[in-house]
Amino acid sequence: MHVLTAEEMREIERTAMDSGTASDRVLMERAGCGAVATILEEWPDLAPGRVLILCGPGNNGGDGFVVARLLHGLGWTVDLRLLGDPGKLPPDAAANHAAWSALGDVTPLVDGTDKGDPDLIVDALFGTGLTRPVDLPETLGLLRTERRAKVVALDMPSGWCSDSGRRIGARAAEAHLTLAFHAAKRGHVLGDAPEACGMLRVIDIGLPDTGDGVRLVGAPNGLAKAGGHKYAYGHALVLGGGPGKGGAARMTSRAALRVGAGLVTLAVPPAALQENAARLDAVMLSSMRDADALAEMLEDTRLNAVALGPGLGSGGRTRELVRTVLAADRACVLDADALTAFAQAPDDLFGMLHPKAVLTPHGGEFARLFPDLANLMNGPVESGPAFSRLDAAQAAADRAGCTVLLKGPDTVIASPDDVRIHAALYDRSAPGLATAGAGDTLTGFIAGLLARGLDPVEAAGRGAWLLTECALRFGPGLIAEDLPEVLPGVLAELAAHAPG
Ligand SMILES: NC(=O)C1=CN([C@@H]2O[C@H](COP(=O)(O)OP(=O)(O)OC[C@H]3O[C@@H](n4cnc5c(N)ncnc54)[C@H](O)[C@@H]3O)[C@@H](O)[C@H]2O)[C@@H](O)CC1
Ligand SMILES: Nc1ncnc2c1ncn2[C@@H]1O[C@H](COP(=O)(O)OP(=O)(O)O)[C@@H](O)[C@H]1O
Ligand SMILES: [K+]
Repeated sequence: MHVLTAEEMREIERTAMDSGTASDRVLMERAGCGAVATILEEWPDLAPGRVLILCGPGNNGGDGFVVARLLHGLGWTVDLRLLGDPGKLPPDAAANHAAWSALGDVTPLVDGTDKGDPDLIVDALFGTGLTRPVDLPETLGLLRTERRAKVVALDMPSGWCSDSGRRIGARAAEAHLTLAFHAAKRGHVLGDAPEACGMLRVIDIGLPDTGDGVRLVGAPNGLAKAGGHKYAYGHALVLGGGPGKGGAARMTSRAALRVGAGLVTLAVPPAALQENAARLDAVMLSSMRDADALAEMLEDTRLNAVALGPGLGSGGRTRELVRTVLAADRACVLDADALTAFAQAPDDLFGMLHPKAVLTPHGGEFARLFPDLANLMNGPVESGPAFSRLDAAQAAADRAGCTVLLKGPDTVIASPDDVRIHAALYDRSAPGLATAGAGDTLTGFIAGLLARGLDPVEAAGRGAWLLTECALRFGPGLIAEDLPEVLPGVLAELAAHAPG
C-alpha cells in the first residue's frame, strides 16, 4: 500500500480526466456514495436520525453536499452549515450545492443556532486543499469528546495538513472515523493527525492504482531459514558497555539471534566479561579492550554486521569504536549512545558514514544530530504543505549518506534514494512499545537482518514491522525482554501465510 501527497492525488485525478476515464463530478458523487455506504457499514445500528454536515469552500465541501443529499434520501434530518460564500464554490461543489439546495437549507457555519442534538456529524470543511491557517470554530476540536454523535471526517479531519499530518492553525477537528478517497494520504500516517483521524477507511472512487506515492511497510516474507550452514545466515557483532551497563546490548544481541543471524557475538570491555558470562548462552561473548582490539576482530570478514550504541556510553571511547566500525566498511546499526556521542560534532560522523550504515534515532537523538531539521519538523506551521517527519528523515539520509530510521508510531525509513513509512497506527497501534529497551531490541532485529544479507532499507523496515508485531502479539504488560521471545510465533505465522 502507498500513501499520497495532495499533489500526487491531483495528478492522478488530472490523468484520469485527460484520458476520459472519469470526470470531477463523477468522482465527487462516488466519494459521497462511498462515504455514506462506509458510515452505515461501520455503524450498522445507526438508524436515520439527525445529521450535522459542515461544508467548506472547496471540493471537500462538495463531497459534503453529496452526503447531505444521500442521507436525506435515506430519511435523515440534515442540518447543513457552510463556511464561506456559496457564490465562490468551485464548479462541481457549486453544482452539488444547488442539488442540495432544492432539498434543504444551507445555514452559514457562523450561525450558532442549535437545531437539535445530532446523531452523526460529518466534517467536510477542508480536505487535501488546506494550505493556510483557517479560523475554525472553537467547538470543532471538541466534537469527538463533547458530543454524543459519531464524527466522520471526509478525506481528512479539517485543520490538518494532509501531506505532513501536522496542524495548520490553532484548531483542528477530531473524528471517530476518517474516510480517505482513493488512497490514504501521507498525513493519515504521519505526525499528530492519525490520532485525530480515529479509524481510517479508504474509499475506492474508481481511479486506477498508479503505484505512486510512498510505500507503507507491510508484512515481510522470506524470513524462514532454508538449509545451509550457520555462516550462511551471517555473524552479527554487538558492542556492549562496561560493568553494570550491559542489559541493553544483551537485549540487542538476543534480538539479533532470534531474528535469525547464524551467530551473534557480544564484545565487551574486559571488566564486564564476568557479568555477561553469567547472563549469556547462545550469544557468544568476547573481550574487547579498545578500538584497536575491535579493528583486529573486524579483520575476520565473517563478522558481517555490527550493532553499537545501546548502553555503550556517549564519550570518546564510543566515538573511537564508531570510527573503527565505519572504517571497516561493514553493514552496521548506530543507535542510542553511538549517535549521542557525536552531538557536538555531527559532521564528523557524517564524514565517515557510508551506504551500509543504518542510524536509528528517536526524536531526541535526531535533534542532537540534525538540529535544523528537527526545528523545521517541530516548529510552528505557517502554511502547507508543512515540513513533515518524512521530509526530515529524507533530508537527514541525504546529509548522512546512509539509511536513517526515525522512530515513532509513524516510523520513517529513508535512504538517499528510497523512503518508506512503517505505521504502528490504527489496527496496528502498539502503545506498549513505549517501554525502555524496545529500541535496543529494534537495533538487534535490524542487525540480525543485516547479517542475514538484507539491504539497509529492507532490514530497517522489516525490523520495525517485526517489533510492532511482537508487541501486538504479546499484548498488555509488555517489557522489552518479551519482544524477542514472542518473535518465533510471529515468524511461524509469517511462514504459514507465505506465498507459494
Ligand atoms: N482530487 C480528487 O480526485 C477528488 C477530491 N475530492 C475532494 O476534494 C477535496 C480537495 O478539494 P479542494 O482542493 O477544493 O480543497 P479543500 O476542499 O480541501 O479545501 C480547500 C479550499 O479551501 C480554500 N482554502 C484553503 N485554505 C483556506 C483557508 N485558510 N481559509 C479559507 N479557504 C481556504 C482553497 O482555496 C480551496 O478552495 C478532497 O479532500 C476531497 O474531499 C473528492 O471529491 C473526490 C475526488
Ligand atoms: N507509542 C508507540 N507506538 C508505536 N511504537 C512505539 C511507540 N513508542 C515507542 N515505539 C517504538 O519503540 C521503539 C522505542 O525506541 P527507543 O525510544 O529508542 O527506546 P529505548 O531507548 O528505551 O530502547 C522505537 O522503535 C519506537 O518506534
Ligand atoms: K474534512
